[in-house]
Amino acid sequence: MLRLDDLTKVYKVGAFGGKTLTAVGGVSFDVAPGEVVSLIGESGSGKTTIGKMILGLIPITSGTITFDGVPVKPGKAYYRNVQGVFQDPFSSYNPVFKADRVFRMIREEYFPSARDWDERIETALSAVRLNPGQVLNKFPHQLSGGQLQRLLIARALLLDIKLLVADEITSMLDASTRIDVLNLLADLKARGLGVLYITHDLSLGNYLAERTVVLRHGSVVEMGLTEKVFGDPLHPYTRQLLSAVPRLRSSWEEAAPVETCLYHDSGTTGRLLEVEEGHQVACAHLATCPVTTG
Ligand SMILES: Nc1ncnc2c1ncn2[C@@H]1O[C@H](COP(=O)(O)OP(=O)(O)OP(=O)(O)O)[C@@H](O)[C@H]1O
Repeated sequence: MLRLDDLTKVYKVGAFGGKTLTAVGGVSFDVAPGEVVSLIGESGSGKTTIGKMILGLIPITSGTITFDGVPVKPGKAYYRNVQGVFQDPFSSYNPVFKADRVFRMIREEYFPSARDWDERIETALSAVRLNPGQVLNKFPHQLSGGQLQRLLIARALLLDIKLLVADEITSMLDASTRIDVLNLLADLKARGLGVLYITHDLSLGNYLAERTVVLRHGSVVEMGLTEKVFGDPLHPYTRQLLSAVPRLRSSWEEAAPVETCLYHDSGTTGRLLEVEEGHQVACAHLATCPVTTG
């Protein structure tokens, strides 16, 4: 369904844009229908930049994104299939207007003459387990973060989308609402929705995703079936991420120092090495690796 090939994003930075920063470098992975792929990595690793490129919110520097085999062209037809929901539900609403105004744009753009509009809204709201009486005709401040986030997912569902880019959508929610939204995503996945679940929280990625992509400094360091990446992490960075989770008191470096890379001297060519079926790992020393820098 969605495929990223050698996707790269270079930002212009510095006072006059004279310097460059490679936020995403040569990233390739795919998301199939009904599959949740989690994209994990620490802050600044390039996760949101990838989400924005998929959603056509920023231009790609190089590489390609295809949807159902066709290069992505942001526009009405694409957004009918692919939508995004972001971290802060409050910022997606204008506090002056009622929250259900977010549905109006979808109606004007895609269903101007729909006679069954109210029914469609009810179906979308019930899919996200919202009671119309509790959320329609309310201002954003009268709704909880979880309700606002669900409204945004319902808005995406009105289009009967195939792929949802969910960027840190639970990070501003309390623990019980977070589980509710995760279970909702699991339901939607069971109905065939593909989800790119962007998070820096490993436990959430583990909970939901069939496959996991670990990003570091804009490059994929490990990816594969979630049970393999979490159960048998091979890249030192993945191990560092995983071992840091339960040890809140230890510093990041203490958690698990980056060690010698098993693949550094392997002599195998290619950026990611397939170590077993569905499990790929990069060299730990990407910048200097004779394998990955050719
Ligand atoms: N518009 C921009 N111009 C210049 N640099 C940017 C821009 N947007 C992001 N960056 C930089 O690109 C890198 C990746 O940022 P990005 O927001 O994609 O990371 P992230 O993994 O999503 O982080 P977080 O988890 O904190 O949201 C960072 O170094 C960031 O400072």
